[in-house]
Amino acid sequence: MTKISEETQETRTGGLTSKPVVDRKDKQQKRESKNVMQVEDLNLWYGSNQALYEINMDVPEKRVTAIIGPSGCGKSTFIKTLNRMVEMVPIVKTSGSIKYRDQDIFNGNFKQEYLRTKVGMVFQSPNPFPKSVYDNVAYGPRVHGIKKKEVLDEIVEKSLKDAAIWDELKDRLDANAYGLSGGQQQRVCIARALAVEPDVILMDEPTSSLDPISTSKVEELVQELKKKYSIIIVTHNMQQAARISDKTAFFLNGELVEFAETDDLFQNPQDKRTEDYITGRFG
Ligand SMILES: Nc1ncnc2c1ncn2[C@@H]1O[C@H](COP(=O)(O)OP(=O)(O)OP(=O)(O)O)[C@@H](O)[C@H]1O
Repeated sequence: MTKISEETQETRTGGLTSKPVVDRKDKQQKRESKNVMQVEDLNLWYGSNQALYEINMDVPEKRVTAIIGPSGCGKSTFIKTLNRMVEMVPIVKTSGSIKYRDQDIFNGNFKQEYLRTKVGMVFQSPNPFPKSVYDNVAYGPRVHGIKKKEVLDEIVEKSLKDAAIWDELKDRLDANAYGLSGGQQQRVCIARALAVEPDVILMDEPTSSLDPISTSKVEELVQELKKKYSIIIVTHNMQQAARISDKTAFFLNGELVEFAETDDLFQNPQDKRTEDYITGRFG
């Protein structure tokens, strides 16, 4: 078995030029029922700097997909491309295709608001609004035109329950979310994402600012959430990827080097660069 290094470091490697993507499709297709998103030949540039190269990846439904790789390899850029948030940077250009449930998200007829509702996002640092817990969770549904108090009450309760924080906060719904612990804030942000009924949840290092107990609560929550949602999680922590994900994608220098069942990727990497990375030889 290949030994996973304890932690990744904040460095990049250079000069690795061999061909990308070892995708063990046979095994993959046997184990998977359906894909919720399909990425084909995706390239992305920030101005003249190319950040993603020919990415091909099927995102499985109701499973956890981890994205690992050294700092600057394109992990955040990649997941922000999945809900087109990356295009908030005006110099971004893309080529290739991304499908959400067989619809091309770059097609002009595909509404971006709909995409961002269906493909929700949770960020690295908890970012609640300076409002009550209730108003944070009710925010999205209100934007979508839901006004009735009974309906909002129901959504808030369900979302907080699904984010495994209802019991802790049910008597403090009027409290300002800023007064909560970091771990509680992050679960409120997850509840806020759930309140608009997403299908896919993108998580960009959601536990990197949390203590170990809050981290394990979020990790347990991810296991619960995958019963209903498809989750893509960027993590610097390979132990975390090994613990919570079903599939793992290893990115390096903007390339998807290897994408496989998590156990396979960590125990039997097919690409030398993956092996070097997970054993801590670089990055
Ligand atoms: N807004 C931006 N404008 C220009 N270049 C950017 C921008 N955001 C990211 N990049 C570049 O794109 C490349 C990929 O960055 P990205 O943040 O996606 O990597 P990452 O793997 O998520 O890194 P980290 O683990 O440090 O968060 C880097 O070279 C980075 O400098």
